[in-house]
Amino acid sequence: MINDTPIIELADVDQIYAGRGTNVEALRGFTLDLRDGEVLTIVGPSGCGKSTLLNILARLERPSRGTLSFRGVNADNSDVEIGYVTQSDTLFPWRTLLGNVEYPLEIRGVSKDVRRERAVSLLERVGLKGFENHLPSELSGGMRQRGNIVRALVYDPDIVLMDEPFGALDAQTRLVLQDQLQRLCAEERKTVVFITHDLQEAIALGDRVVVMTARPGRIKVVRTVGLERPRDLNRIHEVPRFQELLSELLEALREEVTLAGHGPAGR
Ligand SMILES: Nc1ncnc2c1ncn2[C@@H]1O[C@H](COP(=O)(O)OP(=O)(O)OP(=O)(O)O)[C@@H](O)[C@H]1O
Repeated sequence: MINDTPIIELADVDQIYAGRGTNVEALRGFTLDLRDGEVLTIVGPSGCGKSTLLNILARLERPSRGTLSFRGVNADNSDVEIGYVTQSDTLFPWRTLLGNVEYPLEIRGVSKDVRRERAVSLLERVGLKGFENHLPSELSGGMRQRGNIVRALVYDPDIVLMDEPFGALDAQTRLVLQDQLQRLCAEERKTVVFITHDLQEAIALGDRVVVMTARPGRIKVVRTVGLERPRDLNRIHEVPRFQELLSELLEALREEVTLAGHGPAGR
């Protein structure tokens, strides 16, 4: 029997932060379902509540109102495992790359042989074979970010949250990592929520793309990309569906960026 229960269900979520004198309304009435294995990408103006949304999904914050469920179970009682990758470098500087990637398995009590095999295999799949014993300081930014990604996948989480993971990388490195990520997530059938400032990246990687409004963040537009994954990221810009979505969503994003008072979106 096919299980139709969404893996993630956000229903009418508000997030309000109490400030000095005034409250900050970060999210308003945010409702969203994700299916198992789906890659959802999210773009929106700066400060519209994207990281807030991920923090709620990661259960680092509780929403002020509304509910979050995983596979039909309230998030408070759910045992889903969640991996979280941020833009900043979070590898432990005193551990080797392999030691970093093994760490989540180590704290879960996985035996040394099993964790080593899994970590080595993942590192190899993102082109880091031969760098296992390097310290983070001996690796490039792109290598470190690959390390962060495989560390988030090593314990086989049900859901992977990514907050602008490639934001700090140069265009060429970014393309390589986007490709490795899409292959890895397809092979491991991961459900992914991926935040980016780059609309082209959002369309290239997502099954669905959400454009958020200026704060308080709501869903302005959600579109199904409708292209098979994994995709040829070198050529996706030539695909008519990509171009069509890009022009529609760019317009939607520009409106919100202008409302947020940050000038027109560049791309
Ligand atoms: N812990 C907090 N306490 C008070 N205000 C907060 C807190 N976290 C976020 N905010 C505010 O909520 C709003 C949304 O912030 P958030 O970081 O989620 O936006 P964002 O879309 O991720 O921004 P960016 O794209 O610039 O990273 C902002 O106005 C921010 O100042």
